[in-house]
Amino acid sequence: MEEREGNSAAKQAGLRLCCYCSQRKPALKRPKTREQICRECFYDVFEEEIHKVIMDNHLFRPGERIAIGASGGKDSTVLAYVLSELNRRHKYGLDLFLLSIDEGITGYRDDSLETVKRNEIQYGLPLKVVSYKDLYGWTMDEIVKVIGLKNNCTFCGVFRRQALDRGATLLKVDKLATGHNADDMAETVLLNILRGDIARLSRCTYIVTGEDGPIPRCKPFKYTYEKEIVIYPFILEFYYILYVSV
Ligand SMILES: Nc1ncnc2c1ncn2[C@@H]1O[C@H](COP(=O)(O)OP(=O)(O)OP(=O)(O)O)[C@@H](O)[C@H]1O
Repeated sequence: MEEREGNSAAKQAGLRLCCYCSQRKPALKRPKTREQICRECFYDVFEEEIHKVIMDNHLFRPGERIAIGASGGKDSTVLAYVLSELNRRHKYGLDLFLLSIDEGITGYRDDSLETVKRNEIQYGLPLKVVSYKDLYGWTMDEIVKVIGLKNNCTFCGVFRRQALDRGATLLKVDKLATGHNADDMAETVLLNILRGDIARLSRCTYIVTGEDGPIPRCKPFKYTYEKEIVIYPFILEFYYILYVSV
């Protein structure tokens, strides 16, 4: 009762309150819903929405071994943290692993691999690094020297896809989870429209793909906005724990 009076007093005084808890001051406007929300509620809502996506889509089964494609970028770094938290909190019963592909791009992947190595220790998740050099005998730097800068993204993309499958097979996992988010989904849809690729357009937004291939892949962040993935570590005030060495 006192609390409600406090809330209406706050409203009368023109102070906005978080639209989830109606108690605390909002810390941000949620990019996904434009709602005013406090830190604590953002943290809860962000994680529980991902939990709901996992449950509604039956992404994992108890006892499964799951590799998280860990590039050291923001999406997969946050994914590794959130999945390990949800696995513990909701007792999914998963064995989680970090799987990184080292394309051999000096000044780029070598830096982000350092982030993944830190995550291995911080989250206590075993890490497997698979390199293009070991798999194909070439680093991306060496490939670029031969083919030039044009079209090298196509090579890299095809090699990475296969390298992720090979790494996942080595880890004997049941599924690979990647950090693809809602913005990536939108980009892929637009790209396939522009290319007129109707076949891909119909399947590019599936949350689970490759069920007929060696390792199925899933996207727990399919409905998560990129902006919220960027905000999340700041709101938790663990940005430095996630990305910066101590
Ligand atoms: N080198 C890699 N090793 C392992 N997984 C990778 C690698 N590159 C990409 N992935 C996986 O594919 C997802 C999408 O990759 P993309 O290259 O589109 O990067 P992104 O959208 O910037 O994601 P991130 O912020 O995680 O790097 C990543 O979130 C990650 O799960």
